[in-house]
Amino acid sequence: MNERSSKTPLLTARDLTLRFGRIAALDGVDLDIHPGEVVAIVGESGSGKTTLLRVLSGLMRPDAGEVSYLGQDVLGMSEAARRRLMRTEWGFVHQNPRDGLRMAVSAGGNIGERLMATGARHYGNIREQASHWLTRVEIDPARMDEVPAKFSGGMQQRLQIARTLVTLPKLVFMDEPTGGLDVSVQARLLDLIRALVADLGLAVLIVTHDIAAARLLAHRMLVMRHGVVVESGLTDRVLDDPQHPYTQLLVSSVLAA
Ligand SMILES: Nc1ncnc2c1ncn2[C@@H]1O[C@H](COP(=O)(O)OP(=O)(O)OP(=O)(O)O)[C@@H](O)[C@H]1O
Repeated sequence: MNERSSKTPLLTARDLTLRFGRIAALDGVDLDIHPGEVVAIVGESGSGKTTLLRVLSGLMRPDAGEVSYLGQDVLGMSEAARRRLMRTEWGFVHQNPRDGLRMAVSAGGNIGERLMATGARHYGNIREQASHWLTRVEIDPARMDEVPAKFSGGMQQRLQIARTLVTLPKLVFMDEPTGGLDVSVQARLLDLIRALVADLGLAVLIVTHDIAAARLLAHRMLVMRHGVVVESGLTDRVLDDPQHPYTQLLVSSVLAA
């Protein structure tokens, strides 16, 4: 048992079930994530990964099951309480930066706005923090007053990460954060995410199609198929010694590519 698994989990989910008509998007999913742990959710398109992330973060209600964050019932929480968590202790990095940024607001404003939502008021301090976070995500702070629409896709994604991390969340949900970017841009972004996550001791639940990204970032992996977690375990174990035939297929198709 590693050090992480001996601590109280941050987030637990039990027996999550959600159907869309005849499709079981989630079918009896259990999950725990501990402080500082990175867990990747992998699986083919339509396997239920995004639905799981949305249910865990309280964006979508399951038909049945339980989600608990530090002992609080996430599904029973008021919308105001869930939004408060999302502005402070939780973060969500969307695949499309437009879903996580305000495109008409300056880069510094995007970061400052989230800080202000946690009570920061001092203009000088907010600008200083924005400058610090732009630097951490490798954006020249001299571009603080530009709107994100002027940035490349990779920069927009790095800005979304800065905006998310400025409140030092405990738990960050990431939905295909490198999807849709050029391969070289993806590699740089993955390195940046890995460094920030380790440095800040963040717990991250990351949905990805990309097995190599999961290998690089995640301590543990969940493999989903048709709404079911068919295999889970330490990343190296799952990828080097996959037990379920579907995981074996997934791993061999990456090796053959
Ligand atoms: N709002 C919805 N209405 C109807 N069906 C839905 C809805 N959202 C998801 N589904 C279906 O539920 C299943 C799981 O979808 P989900 O988006 O969670 O999969 P995914 O693994 O994230 O796929 P992708 O990698 O393509 O994003 C799919 O069959 C999808 O078509």
